[in-house]
Parts: sequence; C-alpha cells; structure tokens
Amino acid sequence: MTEATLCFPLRGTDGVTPEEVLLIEKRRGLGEGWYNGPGGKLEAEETPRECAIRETREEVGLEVDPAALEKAAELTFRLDGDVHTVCHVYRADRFEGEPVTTPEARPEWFSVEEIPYDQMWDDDRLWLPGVLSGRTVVGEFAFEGGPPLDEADFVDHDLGWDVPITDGSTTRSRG
Ligand SMILES: Nc1ncnc2c1[nH]c(=O)n2[C@H]1C[C@H](O)[C@@H](COP(=O)(O)OP(=O)(O)OP(=O)(O)O)O1
Repeated sequence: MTEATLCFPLRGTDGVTPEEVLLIEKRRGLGEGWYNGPGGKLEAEETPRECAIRETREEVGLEVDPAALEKAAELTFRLDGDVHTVCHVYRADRFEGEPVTTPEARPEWFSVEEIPYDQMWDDDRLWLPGVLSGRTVVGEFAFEGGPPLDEADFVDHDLGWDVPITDGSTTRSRG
C-alpha cells in the first residue's frame, strides 16, 4: 500500500471559493498525461504535510506556506479489492514563487469553472469541486482490472462529506 499526497494551490480566494487552481499535467509515472494537483508518495520519516510541501516544490517550484496548508480530503483508492493508495489532499492559498515546468510536471492555472475533468482521473470530478469550495471529504474509490491503477476501470465509490478529518499518516506512527 502506498501513501501519497495531492496539493491544490489556489489564487483569487475571497473568503471561501477561489477563482483559480494550479494543476499539473503529469509528464511521467502514474497518471502520465493527465491533469492532477502536484503530489506524490511519502518518503521515509515524512509526514503527509511535509510530503505535500516537498512535492509541490519539486514538481512546480512553488514554496507553500505551511500555515496555509489545509487538509481537505482523505481518499482511499482500491485496486481489485485491495487498498492501493491512501491519498491526503490539501488546499494551499499562500505560497511563494512562480510555477515552472519540471521533468515531472507542466503547471497550468485553471479557472475553477473550467477544470479539465475529461483529462483527469475519473474520480476527480466527484470530489474536487467540493474540495475547491472549502468542504472536507473522506472517500473510497474502487478500480478493477489492474495493475496499473491508471489503466484499471473506475467502478464504485463512497463519499462522506463535511466530516472531521485527521491530519497525519494513516500507516505510520509519526505525523
Ligand atoms: N484515482 C486517483 N485520483 C486522483 N489522484 C490519484 C489517483 N490515484 C493516485 O495515485 N492519485 C495521485 C496520488 C499521487 O499524488 C499521484 C501519483 O503520483 P506518484 O505517486 O508521484 O506516482 P509516480 O509518478 O508513479 O511515482 P514517483 O516515482 O514519482 O514517486 O496520483
């Protein structure tokens, strides 16, 4: 089982709903060619928050203000019945720098009204709109026919909205 993060940098935030979100076009690895938030797997001894900040720095060169990193979702992706990935999802409305293209990712700002869901993971359209509007969600998503996960069929889901979510690793003692 993998533990991973996603981080959605936001701008134009007036209260709750932002005007724009920074997505990446993934240039290699799982989900290559699709848009997603910056993110990736936890490294040894790393907390999910540390991972979200590091991955955003490595993938697009933005330095996220840790005080502005807000956990929005905890998503479990199952592949053929087994837990494949637990993903911690964050919003971030304060950061420094300008996004740059790296070997892993090409960043692009999108209006929250014009997110390219047809070029994203099939599950994203179910939870990302709520996350961008400031809600919290715990979700479980079932894929069948893998591996790899990004070639499997998305077959089922279960979502719990506006629930308290803990911030820390689900599988490690630290964090
Ligand atoms: N179903 C679904 N929807 C939305 N987002 C995701 C999924 N499954 C996923 O794995 N993800 C997310 C979780 C991670 O942020 C990325 C996967 O990226 P990463 O772990 O970096 O994968 P690789 O590029 O293969 O691995 P590295 O070698 O770069 O660590 O997608």
